[in-house]
Amino acid sequence: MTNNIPWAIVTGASSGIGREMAKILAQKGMNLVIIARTSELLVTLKTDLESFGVQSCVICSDLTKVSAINDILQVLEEKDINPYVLINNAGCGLFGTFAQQNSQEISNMLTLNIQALTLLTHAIIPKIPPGGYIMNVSSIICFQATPYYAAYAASKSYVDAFSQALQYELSPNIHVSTLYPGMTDTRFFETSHQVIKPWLKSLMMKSAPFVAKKAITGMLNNKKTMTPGMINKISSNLGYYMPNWITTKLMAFLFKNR
Ligand SMILES: NC(=O)c1ccc[n+]([C@@H]2O[C@H](COP(=O)([O-])OP(=O)(O)OC[C@H]3O[C@@H](n4cnc5c(N)ncnc54)[C@H](OP(=O)(O)O)[C@@H]3O)[C@@H](O)[C@H]2O)c1
Ligand SMILES: C[C@H](O)[C@H](N)C(=O)O
Repeated sequence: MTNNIPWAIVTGASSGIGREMAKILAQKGMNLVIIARTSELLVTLKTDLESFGVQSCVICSDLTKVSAINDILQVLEEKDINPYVLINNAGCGLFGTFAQQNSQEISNMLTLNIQALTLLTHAIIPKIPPGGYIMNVSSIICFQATPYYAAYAASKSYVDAFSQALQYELSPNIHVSTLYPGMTDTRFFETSHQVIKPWLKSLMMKSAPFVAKKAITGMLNNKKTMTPGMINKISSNLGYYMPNWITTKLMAFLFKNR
């Protein structure tokens, strides 16, 4: 840690929830390693972060590329950064009927949401000191089969299971938290090509700053799970109240574009 100020790594920091989480961590006095593909957005974020008096390190990296993890490790080595926090936030969705989706887009999504998160975590764990934190970003739709987000929701089910197991293995040295956002007002929907039903948006949509604040507060309070928003807490437990065939039909109703 440079002059004893802890460093936090946030992937997917160029926009949305990750950008807001990075800003909150900077306000709390942490240095930031911010990772994404869009350099212009990372550079403006760097300026914002450093206005809080902390250092920041921009790593422009496409996490779906094989070399990404080693490239990140090389930068950390060069700058002598041993992160105290790792937030695996980078992720994307793919909306639509699975059989009609583009196989390369499916592959990229699964590589980002599953492989990159897993391998980056594996590479960074040895660098996190006792008392450090890992947060993995899943989703409230990880808890049940979700037609029209079939592969995406399943990738978030992986994150849920992986993160919960890691929480057990790394406790009490490293605190592992899992974030389950519900619908959040970010670029996610532009990227996933989902058109949201207006009534669903007004009922469910939360802001990225709201989700980020709940996420960071929960993580630093050693919470194992964070599900921002009461409606999301209720809906993420649907599986306890109803059989799978009902929850799957319900999710299809919520997501199918009429
Ligand atoms: N928004 C929601 O409703 C919602 C709900 C539940 C869970 N989530 C999860 O929340 C996380 C953050 O998403 P968001 O809602 O904040 O959406 P977002 O605004 O689209 O942010 C996604 C971030 O990931 C980065 N990213 C995408 N592909 C990448 C790649 N190949 N390599 C490196 N970085 C990449 C993006 O930056 P670049 O494009 O610059 O690379 C961006 O910074 C995701 O894991 C998402 O699945 C979102
Ligand atoms: C798909 C759902 O609306 C939410 N954006 C999610 O990522 O889980």
